[in-house]
Amino acid sequence: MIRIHEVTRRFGDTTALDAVSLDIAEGEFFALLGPSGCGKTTLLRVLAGFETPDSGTVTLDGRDLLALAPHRRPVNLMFQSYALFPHMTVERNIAYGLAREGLPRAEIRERVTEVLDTVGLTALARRRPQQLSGGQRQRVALARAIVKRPRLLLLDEPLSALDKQVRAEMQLELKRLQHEAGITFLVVTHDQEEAMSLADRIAVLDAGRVQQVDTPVELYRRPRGRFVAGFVGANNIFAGRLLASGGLDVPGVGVLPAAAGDAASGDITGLVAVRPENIRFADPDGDADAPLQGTVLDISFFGGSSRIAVTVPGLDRPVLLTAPGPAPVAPGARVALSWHPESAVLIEETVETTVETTHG
Ligand SMILES: Nc1ncnc2c1ncn2[C@@H]1O[C@H](COP(=O)(O)OP(=O)(O)OP(=O)(O)O)[C@@H](O)[C@H]1O
Repeated sequence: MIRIHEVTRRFGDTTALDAVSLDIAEGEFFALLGPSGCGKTTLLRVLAGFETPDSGTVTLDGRDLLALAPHRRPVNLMFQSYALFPHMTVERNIAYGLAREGLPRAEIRERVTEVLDTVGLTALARRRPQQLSGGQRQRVALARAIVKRPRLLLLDEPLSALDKQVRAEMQLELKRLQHEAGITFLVVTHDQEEAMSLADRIAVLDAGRVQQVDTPVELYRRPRGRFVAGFVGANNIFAGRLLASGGLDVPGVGVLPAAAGDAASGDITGLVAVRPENIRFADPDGDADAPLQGTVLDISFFGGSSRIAVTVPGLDRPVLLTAPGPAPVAPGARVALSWHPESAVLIEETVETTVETTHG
């Protein structure tokens, strides 16, 4: 439905968007995920019409979207701050955009009533924004955006103003609303858990470039490149040589478990990632066979699970692993670690530079 092709936007020396291309399908819940300053808001502003790209095209159903004035685009942007009118009731806040379009009063009333019901605000229709909780204000902002029936709804960090519990509720709510309203949603967030829980597909952005576009599960299972592997969930990244016979040879550490995979036809130099939940403690009596041995540095207890950081000689970062429930070890303990070879995922191949020494 929406096709973004090679969109570039520069501000002085900063390239906010660097040849960004994305296709978003009708009815999709799509997330743009990336750290602060990666260009997410700039892309939303381009789609809404508040920003003009230096180059590139955007089409909606094959028609040039960039040629349309902002108010003529079938696109609505819901701001981070919600931007509600403080002196108007909930009802009038929602009706405002429709009244401006000059719709007949009876139709406005009907659509507002319907949308109040959808977002569960019927009982609060006569209140003003300051008489509402953060979550309720968020619903008003959503109602106001949905009531105009845009083809595409852009949401900029929609849940960032809410506390953790309300956020979890609103995530469910957003998914339900998107489904019911049948509108394509494009949500911007820097929170990878939020993107994973909401979206059908996620585009990961870094420094104005699209790093990967995938479903949440694929993004987690098969991240491409160091950035995505480290940004989407925690990961342990090892640099070494993936051997054709299986195993990852890490200089100064030894050979770690890894399946030969693509390396079967010859060694590959690159980066390999292992998720913390896939690492286990090896049998302490069989220590000699465990590929990694180290000392427990720190333990964080989250209730359902614990994260354990282990210092390993030869690695510049501690290895992270998660264990269900409280950690079975204490800081300072000597431990041995292992994992199934299939848990080691090649995320990046690096071109080898061989230094030749001549003996003369
Ligand atoms: N009007 C502007 N003038 C100059 N630089 C800008 C302007 N708008 C954005 N930038 C720069 O472009 C880059 C991308 O900004 P953008 O707001 O799109 O990032 P973001 O991913 O939305 O970040 P955040 O999550 O912090 O909102 C940043 O380096 C920002 O400083």
